Amino acid sequence: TGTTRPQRLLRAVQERATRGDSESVIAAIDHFCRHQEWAMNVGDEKGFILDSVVSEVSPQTALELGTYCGYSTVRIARLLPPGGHLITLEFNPNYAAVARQVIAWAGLEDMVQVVEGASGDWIPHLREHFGIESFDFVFLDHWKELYLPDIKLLEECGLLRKGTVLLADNVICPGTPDYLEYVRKSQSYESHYFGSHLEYTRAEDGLEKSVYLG
Ligand SMILES: Cc1cc(C(=O)N2CCN(C)CC2)sc1-c1cc(O)c2nc[nH]c(=O)c2c1
Ligand SMILES: [Mg+2]
Repeated sequence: TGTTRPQRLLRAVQERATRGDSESVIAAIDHFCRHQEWAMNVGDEKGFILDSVVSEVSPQTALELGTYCGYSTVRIARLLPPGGHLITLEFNPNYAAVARQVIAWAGLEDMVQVVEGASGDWIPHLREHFGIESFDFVFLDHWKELYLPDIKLLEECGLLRKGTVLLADNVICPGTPDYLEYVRKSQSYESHYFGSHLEYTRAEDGLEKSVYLG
């Protein structure tokens, strides 16, 4: 028994960050992952790229696939415009439970909905369940094998519109070769690779930004 890594990460947030201060929550998680235990958050280096894309899109409706402990959820939600809303899907109930508390500690619970379950099961029901017409922004950070099937499902469900921006983590490490090939070859996407490093390490990784052209 004992605690899990997400529970230890949450405790670090509650001990080091100021309630309602999202910047201090982000800093506390980065400190924990650099000095205590590595964890699979997008991290500060790729997080800076994520911030710039979110700020550029300024989404009213945003979707995150893969919440984990809520680090990127907080990074995205803190930059949403007034009225903006983020839905984040998480398969693992233990991760979701920790993420809800991290998001609440940052004071962003009113702009975020953490939804538990498999992305493939939920995507066809997002419109009816949450009244979503389409997404302005999608962050893919769940499981490398699901990136491609899930964007095809988003296309089929009409949840992408001309100009929707997709941003995918880990396209080099662990790597999503089938997804990369698809978005880079498809006439329906305009893709760009942002080189960076695997969170908290010197290993190569990066983010792929793909604009849906309809
Ligand atoms: C679990 C894991 C291990 C990695 C690695 O190469 N390691 C060597 C170096 N040491 C230090 C860490 C471990 S990379 C990675 C990972 C990273 C993400 O950002 C992920 N995002 C979403 N979903 C994932 O499954 C996901 C996995
Ligand atoms: Mg990742």
